[in-house]
Amino acid sequence: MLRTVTYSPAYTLVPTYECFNECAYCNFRVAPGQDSGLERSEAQGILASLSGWGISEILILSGEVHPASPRRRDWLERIYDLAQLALSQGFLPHTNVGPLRFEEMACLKDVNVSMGLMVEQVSGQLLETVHAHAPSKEPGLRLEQLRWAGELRIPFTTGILVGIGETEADRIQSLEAIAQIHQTYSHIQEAILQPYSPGNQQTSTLPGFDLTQLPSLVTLARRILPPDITVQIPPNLVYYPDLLLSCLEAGARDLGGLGPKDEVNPDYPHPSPEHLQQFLHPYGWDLQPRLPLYSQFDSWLSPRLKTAVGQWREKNAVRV
Ligand SMILES: O=c1nc2n(C[C@H](O)[C@H](O)[C@H](O)CO)c3cc(O)ccc3cc-2c(=O)[nH]1
Ligand SMILES: C[C@H]1O[C@@H](n2cnc3c(N)ncnc32)[C@H](O)[C@@H]1O
Ligand code: MET
Ligand code: SF4
Repeated sequence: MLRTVTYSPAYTLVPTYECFNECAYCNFRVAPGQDSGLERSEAQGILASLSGWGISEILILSGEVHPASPRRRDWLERIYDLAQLALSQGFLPHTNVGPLRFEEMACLKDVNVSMGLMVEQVSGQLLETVHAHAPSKEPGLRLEQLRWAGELRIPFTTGILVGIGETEADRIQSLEAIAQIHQTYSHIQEAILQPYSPGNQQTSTLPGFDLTQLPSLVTLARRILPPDITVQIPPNLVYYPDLLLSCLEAGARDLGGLGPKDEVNPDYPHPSPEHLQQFLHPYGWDLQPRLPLYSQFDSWLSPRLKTAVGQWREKNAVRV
């Protein structure tokens, strides 16, 4: 009997790489003023070229403009526009652009089938190290985002970043915080266990998460998180085949968005779904595409989003 593991056929649009935070582990950001941003026409061209390839998710991932900046409004509008554009071309947007004001989140809900924000770690200690210049990584602020998403009934993706100087106790606390918020709202569809992976740009000299610890972290997460939250691991960052299999054995059931480029970790290309399926199948795993919205949340959507999702569900039903 085959066991199922899922992934989301995805393409990432980046409204801007500029970010007022300076997370020491980041390989994505450029300094404010250094990026003119993705133009609407450019995005339109990209989206047009994607149709027909089975890509369902448009992941909108961005650097951040300070909440008090006069440029914040434009920034949000651009994000909204991109999601709207993706939706109008039949794609399903998932936005993760850092912490938002309640009204900003409510506004983006209209054009996203799900949204996301990593907790990173709840330890305040990291505000003195990797997050010393990253006000958006204040743990209280991020947990509040998870609660707001719940209040707004937004299906949500979160997770923890590991290997950034946190302790085992910090990891447990972070996972417990996610589990606790989910208890109130039941809105978290998946939790990503993201191993910090060094690239060419980060300022941190940390060595990167010791991947041999990942299977036991999956076991820990599986023990702490309620069963309706799927555990996701990124296969491009877990590049040893044995370790990937051990993570699945330990309870990971999703491999996240797979596309031509991992914008966050550009030095670690995503494996192709075909290649992964070829490797996993002999070990009793069946790799299946999924949408950026887990089906138990379909009823939370506005009529417009429900129609967009419905079209994909039908298409997938015909495929199998
Ligand atoms: O390709 C990537 N996709 C990332 N994704 C995309 C994710 O794999 C999928 O978009 C979700 O599983 C929804 O389908 C994130 C989504 C979030 O909500 C929060 C964090 C991430 C982080 C990454 C990432 O580092 N690289
Ligand atoms: C979008 C998410 O990507 C993660 N992130 C940021 N930089 C790195 C890195 N070098 N390695 C792995 N994950 C990273 C953070 O958890 C962020 O919230
Ligand atoms: C490369 S990170 C992208 C999302 C956002 N800036 C965050 O850190 O939460
Ligand atoms: S991880 Fe996100 S918040 Fe931190 S510097 Fe990079 S883009 Fe900005």
